[in-house]
Amino acid sequence: MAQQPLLSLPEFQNASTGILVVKEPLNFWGGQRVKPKHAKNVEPVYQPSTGSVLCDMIPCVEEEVDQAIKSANSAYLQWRKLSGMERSRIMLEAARIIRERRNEIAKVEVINNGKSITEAEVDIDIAWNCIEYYAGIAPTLSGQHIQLPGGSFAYTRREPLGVCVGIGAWNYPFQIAAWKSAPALACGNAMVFKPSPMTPVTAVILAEIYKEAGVPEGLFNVVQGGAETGSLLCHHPMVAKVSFTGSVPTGKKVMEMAAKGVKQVTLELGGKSPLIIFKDCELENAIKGALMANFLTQGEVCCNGTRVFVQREIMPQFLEGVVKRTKAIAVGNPMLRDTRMGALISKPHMEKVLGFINQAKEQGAKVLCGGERFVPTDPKLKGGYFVTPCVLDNCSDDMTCVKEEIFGPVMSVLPFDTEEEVLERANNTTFGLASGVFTRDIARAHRVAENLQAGTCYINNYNVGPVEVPFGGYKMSGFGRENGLVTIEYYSQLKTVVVEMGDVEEYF
Ligand SMILES: NC(=O)c1ccc[n+]([C@@H]2O[C@H](COP(=O)([O-])OP(=O)(O)OC[C@H]3O[C@@H](n4cnc5c(N)ncnc54)[C@H](O)[C@@H]3O)[C@@H](O)[C@H]2O)c1
Ligand SMILES: C[N+](C)(C)CCCC=O
Repeated sequence: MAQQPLLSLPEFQNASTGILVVKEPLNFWGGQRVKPKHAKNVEPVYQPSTGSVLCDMIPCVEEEVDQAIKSANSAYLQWRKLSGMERSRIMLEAARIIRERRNEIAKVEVINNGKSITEAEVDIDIAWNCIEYYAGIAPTLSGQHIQLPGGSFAYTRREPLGVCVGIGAWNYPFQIAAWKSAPALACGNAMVFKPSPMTPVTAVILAEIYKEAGVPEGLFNVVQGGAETGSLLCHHPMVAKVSFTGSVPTGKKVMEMAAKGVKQVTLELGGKSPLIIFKDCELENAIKGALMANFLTQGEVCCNGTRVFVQREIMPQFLEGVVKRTKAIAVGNPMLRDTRMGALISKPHMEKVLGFINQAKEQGAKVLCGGERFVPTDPKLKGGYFVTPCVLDNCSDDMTCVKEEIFGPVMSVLPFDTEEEVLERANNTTFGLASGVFTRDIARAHRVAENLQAGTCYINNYNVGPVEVPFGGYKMSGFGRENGLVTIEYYSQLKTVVVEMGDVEEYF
């Protein structure tokens, strides 16, 4: 019997109330949802805003990973033969379906991740934009013709890599799946995607949508699991590439595993990015920018500008404005349109974030606002993992809160005096994902952008993410890029064909 799409099932119709229990299988290969073979190492998946159980995460074992990869490989053999125009049409249809179902998918994302509905809707918009963008590029992929002596010539073919693996983090579950699959599919590859074990639900919706749009069965597959399933994927001999989003320690392991099979790797890792605010900035914009740099998705954003360097002369006005706006952030039920900050991903993560704040206090930082567990009055949300957004003053570069990625709603503010000094301090980190500068001095803005060691520098804004623009890290924040034209390089390879038009020269 044909399966109903996940979103049309009765339990999903309750999603708008924030109450959902998912019982359907969350694996997907061979063009359908697949029931787990074993029920070993089952982990509960929580709804961050209520603390209740959303579903079970049942990790795929070796045999299942193998089935998913073989399914991907057979789809790849068909998909790679299609013209760019044919691939593009199917991808455009997938983007259209996502756009049509945007509100429902966003609700499920809210329930599984805890972020506010307004943000989740933007995430889904970015996802379909990304698929649309790479659908537009698919027909343009081409090689080069190179004239050689005597009428001979060579040409290059831009070919796919084969079966690519995507491994995702929990902060942007649907968007990460789209950022990885869209360029992969545009180039003619197939993908096996493993979402984070904490956010297993929406990737399978993407798989259903690709199928509905007309991709060959097996082209985009989902396997559930954690480290063990992830390492089975990285070691599998039929896998050509691994694109990983997650922490630095896991990224290193992924790189090591991929190295054994000489597989290509993209690593999108963590950060501790600097945001530099000069005294000549437009202050209200800088304050709004600092909030954008710290409090989207409860601060669980890899590229957040969590080290906010403020030129000493404007520190009092900056702090006054930033605290006023931070205190006004509506924390609570993420399903409500007015909410601007939802719940952190899990209880242990919430405790870790609160631990960082306590440690900051012990090390001499001053909490200007927030930094506490928040319990909403709605009884349904009493078990949720809410933390009020926190601004830390009196920080210094050697404090843990300034050096380590907290991945929560915690902004550390640091004074500086000169451009030279702040650049040296801003770059004094092993990370290099993003950075930002607020100034009205155009020459200074570009000079600072040139000298910051980071994959992105925002001038007079922060955390905007158009899909046309490459995104990725310097230093230990990773390598390779997502989004933008350049990502085609990371999902394709060049074949050179050399054509002799005359006779083979006699040499032996
Ligand atoms: N640069 C980016 O684009 C970006 C985006 C989002 C998140 N992040 C980073 O991700 C981190 C938070 O995400 P997280 O807690 O899910 O990270 P994580 O490293 O714990 O897990 C990421 C993924 O790797 C999988 N995994 C864990 N061990 C593995 C192993 N041995 N082999 C293969 N896969 C394995 C996990 O199951 C998960 O799917 C933060 O550091 C954040 O900065 C980076
Ligand atoms: C906020 N952006 C710019 C969309 C980036 C999200 C990806 C990182 O966690």
